[in-house]
Order: sequence, then C-alpha cells, then structure tokens
Amino acid sequence: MPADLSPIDKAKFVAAKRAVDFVETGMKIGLGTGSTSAWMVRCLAERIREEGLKVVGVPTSTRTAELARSLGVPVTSLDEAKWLDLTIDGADEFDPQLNLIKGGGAALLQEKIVATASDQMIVIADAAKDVANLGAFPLPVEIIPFGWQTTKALIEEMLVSMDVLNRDVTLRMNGDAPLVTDEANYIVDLHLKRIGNPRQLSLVLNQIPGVVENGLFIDICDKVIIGHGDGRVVLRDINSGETFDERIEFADSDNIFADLDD
Ligand SMILES: O=C(CO)[C@H](O)[C@H](O)COP(=O)(O)O
Repeated sequence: MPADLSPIDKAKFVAAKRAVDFVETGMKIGLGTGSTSAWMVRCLAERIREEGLKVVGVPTSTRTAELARSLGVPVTSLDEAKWLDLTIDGADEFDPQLNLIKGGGAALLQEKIVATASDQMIVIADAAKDVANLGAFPLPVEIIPFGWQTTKALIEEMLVSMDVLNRDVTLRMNGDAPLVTDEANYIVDLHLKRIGNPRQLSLVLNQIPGVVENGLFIDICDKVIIGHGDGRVVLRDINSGETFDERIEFADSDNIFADLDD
C-alpha cells in the first residue's frame, strides 16, 4: 500500500480496489462520483491496462467522465448503454439496511438514475460512513433554480408538518454564487441530525414541486465494501448474506497514484 497516503485515503483506496474485483469483461459499469469513486476509476483503469479487461463505463458526473477518459476507461451515455450490470459509487452515510445518503459531491441526480438502472450497486466507503441512523450528514436535495426560495420554504414547511426537530435548510454555495449541478440545478442541504423514517422522507420530498430528487437511496444499494486505514476490507450484503473480512497489501504504483486530485 502506498506509504504516503493518509489513513482515510488508504481506506477509500482499499474499498475501491476490492470492489473492482467484481467487474468482469463485457460489463457495463456505472461510475460513481467523489474521492472514493475516483480511486475506483483508477483501479478499473489499471485492470483495463494490465489485464485487457473490456468494459464500458457510464459516468455519473462530468468530473468522473473527464477522469475516466483521461485514464483510458471507455465511457458512454446511459441512453446508449440502456441498462448496466453494476454501479460502483461512494456514499456519505449508509445504515444497517444499506440505505444511503448521497450527494455530498452534488451528483446525486445522475448517481440515482444510474444506480437504479443497474442490476447491482456496490457502495465503497471508509468506516466513518457506517451509521446506525442516517442524518448526521446533511441530506442534499436537488431543486430547480426557478422559484428556489419557494421550494426551500415548502421543504421547511413539510419538515415542520412532520414534527422534525432539527430542520435547518441551507442553499449550497460555490463561493458567492449558488452551486450549480451538472443538470443546471441547485442543491439545498437539510440539517436534520437524525432521519427517523428515510423512506417516508424521500417520498414526501419528491412530492414537492421544484424538488428534482433527494439524496436518500432506499433499497438501491446491494453491497457495501468498507475500507479501513490498515488495509482491511469488509463486505456487507444484507440480501445474500455474503461477507468477507480481508486485508489488502499493495506496492506503490505510479500509474494509479499520480495526479489524483479529486
Ligand atoms: O454522493 C456523492 C457525490 O454526489 C459521493 O459519493 C459522496 O459524497 C461520497 O464522496 P467521497 O467518496 O468523496 O467521500
């Protein structure tokens, strides 16, 4: 394992490395967004280079598309691919049912569409994302810019009507301007601390006009691979019960570790 990586990056790296073992020649793969997914794209590129693995990726953001192309991972659109064998993506939190909060990297809309259009979704994460209840991480909600303040007010009213105690809603900024997603929308973050009923909240949020999608992924994730800073990787799969608890040792590889800035 590269000695100069921080423990958190080592954890992300080993989770990504192990997840890529699930990829087989001929597969169409959803490529997630974020720092853990960036490791996964690098590991996939390494297998393509070294083993001649033949796959095509569907990126979930312009960032991931650029990274994949720069590393020689073939990419296509979801409309071309139509249906995917596997999506590998990071998460901001996952609970014991493998429900997720995603969207910390503002890519939740494409991520949810791509994961839903896949036979299987594997989440790769460091152990800090493993929570008993979702909600300590602010829940991202993608909203359209038109009338965004009204949409934000409607979300706040809904949280009051659901007796949610902690309900700060903040517009995500990029410097002085609202952050704009790949789909030209805004993101509001819901600071809820604890989400009692994620399924219900997800349904109610998506009923509000102006809400495009929310960052709760319910019954979408099949497996989580949890990485640790010492190289340990643990598989959790609540449906099949499949599991492993292994340790990965790696030598430095210039090809994988150079120029990773995501
Ligand atoms: O949902 C996401 C992007 O929208 C990411 O998967 C999530 O934010 C985790 O990111 P990281 O791997 O950098 O911790």
